[in-house]
Amino acid sequence: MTQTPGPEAPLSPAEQDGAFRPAHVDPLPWDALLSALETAGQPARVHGEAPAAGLTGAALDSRVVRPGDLYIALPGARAHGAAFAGAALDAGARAVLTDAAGVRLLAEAGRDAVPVLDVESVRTAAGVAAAAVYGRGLDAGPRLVGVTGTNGKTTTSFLAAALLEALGHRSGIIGTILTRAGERTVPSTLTTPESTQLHALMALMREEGVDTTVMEVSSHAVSYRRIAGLRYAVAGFTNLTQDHLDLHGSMDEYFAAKAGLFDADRTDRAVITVDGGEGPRWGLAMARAAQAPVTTLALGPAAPVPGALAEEDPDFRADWAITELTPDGLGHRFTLHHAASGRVLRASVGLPGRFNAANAALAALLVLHAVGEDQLDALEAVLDVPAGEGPFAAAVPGRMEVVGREPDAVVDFAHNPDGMVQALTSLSDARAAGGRTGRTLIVFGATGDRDVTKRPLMGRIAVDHADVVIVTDDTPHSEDPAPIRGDVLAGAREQASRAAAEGRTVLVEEVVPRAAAIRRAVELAGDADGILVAGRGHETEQDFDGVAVPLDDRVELRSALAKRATGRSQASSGGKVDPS
Ligand SMILES: CC(=O)N[C@H]1[C@@H](OP(=O)(O)OP(=O)(O)OC[C@H]2O[C@@H](n3ccc(=O)[nH]c3=O)[C@H](O)[C@@H]2O)O[C@H](CO)[C@@H](O)[C@@H]1O[C@H](C)C(=O)N[C@@H](C)C(=O)N[C@H](CCC(=O)O)C(=O)O
Ligand SMILES: Nc1ncnc2c1ncn2[C@@H]1O[C@H](COP(=O)(O)OP(=O)(O)OP(=O)(O)O)[C@@H](O)[C@H]1O
Repeated sequence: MTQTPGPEAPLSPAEQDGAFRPAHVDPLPWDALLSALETAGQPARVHGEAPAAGLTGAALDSRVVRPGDLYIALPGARAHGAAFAGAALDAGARAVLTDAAGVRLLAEAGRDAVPVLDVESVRTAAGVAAAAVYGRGLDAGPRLVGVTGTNGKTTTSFLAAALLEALGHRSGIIGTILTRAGERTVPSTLTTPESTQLHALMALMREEGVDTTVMEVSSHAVSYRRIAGLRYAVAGFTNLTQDHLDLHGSMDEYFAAKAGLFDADRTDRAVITVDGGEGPRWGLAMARAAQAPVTTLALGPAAPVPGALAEEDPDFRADWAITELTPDGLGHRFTLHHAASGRVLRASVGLPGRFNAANAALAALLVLHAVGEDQLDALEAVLDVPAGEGPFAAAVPGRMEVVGREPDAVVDFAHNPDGMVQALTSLSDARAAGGRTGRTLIVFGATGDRDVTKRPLMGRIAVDHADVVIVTDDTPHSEDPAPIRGDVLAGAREQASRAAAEGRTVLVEEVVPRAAAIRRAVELAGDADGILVAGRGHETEQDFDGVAVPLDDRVELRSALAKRATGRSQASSGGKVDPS
């Protein structure tokens, strides 16, 4: 299995914003900015004189402003960006784009002598302005492939980029783990960066000769209009299950945010997985809601809820369907069938879990539509290979990453209810296929400052699918970690009592810090058992109220397993340490 290179050390916001910027920007004349805003339906009222020189960048955070930038002052949930306009101007911003409230704040602060543009929707205008500054006409490239859905965006993006490379394209990636422009890789802090950074990245990708970029699109990115001014050649949908209700309030609102990616003025084509997640309800609804031309994908034997599509809509016929799925090594071989032509596409995916066959099928169809449907033969030539070979053999950092065997030890990024169900069931399925019948142990926690309703649910799911449940901290952000664990434990203990009443014993423990919880799982596990450490995946730090605590689940798990192996060999050699 080829290992995708992992990200380097985290960068500061200014370093990261800087890493996204192109080497060269032709200064944008003031009038050109005004006419771009006008054309996009965001005409600006102008306060003050035009700046003496053109604009060479755009930023919506004062802390990342560079000389020559347009500072975009957004109305935020906690503050109005105009409150930081002074700092932005001191850092060299040449002009400010804001709304009427921002104009008032600038006047109150006595900073209204600078050129200020006042628009109706600052977030929409931010994307338009950044597109103009960084010189992206609609056809300027790179070609964009978007991926959205609750789970599977990162994996699908990595697989699609690997397939593009195998077909001879120069690919870019924008997503949760990293941003890659050709050979240049930068670790990410957001799944989808701000609009100013996205347009800078498009220019950087052009400089790096990237022809196609695969980009994760979070629901935050659609709601906060981070994707304003971008147009996708094709956009894909994986699934929708509970998450981010703190931002969206309800599943209907969450669905509506995701559906925004499939508007006719946003993407040329939509590829919709109709039966991912907890069944076909949201996938079918997405296929119907999409305004762009739709290609549908039915997961068939790779669907998490078998037969649910036929139950939901017996008349539905997908354009493409997974018709065969067979275990192959740790991964699967699958066959994709095209209903209209009868053509089949055979492929092999190395990542464990049926859901990774679903991600791979979506990645194949996204690439097919991006490069042209006449490329089907070329696609099949690189995908129809033995397990462990080809572009879909690529490992994705922290996604079902196998860290050890005996016990099987896997690190995964599952951090919401459906992700946990999928990760736990695929671990036991893969182990059962290999004849391993031991217990399942899980170590996990829930994130602070995010959807609180999923916490007890995750506790219940852990008990339903594991024999030993160790609850610890995920990343608490500004919250007190103990009550977060309390919420998860409440769900876990309640479900453990129910399980006990039915004669199934599940051990539930609370262990902190997270490294100790991982060591505890290794201590409790037998050789035939399986350990899943869920929630943090590729992450290398936990955030405790602004204090970054270094922790990499993969490193901790590997080291606990190595100590256990050393302890055993010492015990079997009568306590003597092998000097080699
Ligand atoms: C909770 C949330 O999503 N907040 C977003 C929101 O911030 P906000 O409204 O609270 O902003 P604020 O603090 O009131 O500040 C207002 C403005 O002043 C600016 N400011 C603030 C302070 C300062 O010193 N200087 C300055 O210029 C801020 O950059 C902002 O533009 O608007 C900001 C500008 O667009 C976003 O950067 C910010 O995303 C923060 C960074 C964030 O962490 N978002 C996460 C939750 C997120 O977007 N996650 C999704 C994926 C999630 C997933 O799938 O798991 C993602 O795409 O990464
Ligand atoms: N198609 C899928 N269906 C359900 N669960 C999945 C799927 N793909 C991945 N997962 C689970 O979700 C976790 C996150 O996967 P991945 O990072 O690919 O998704 P994501 O959408 O990018 O998540 P995030 O936006 O939170 O980074 C995986 O570690 C795995 O447990």
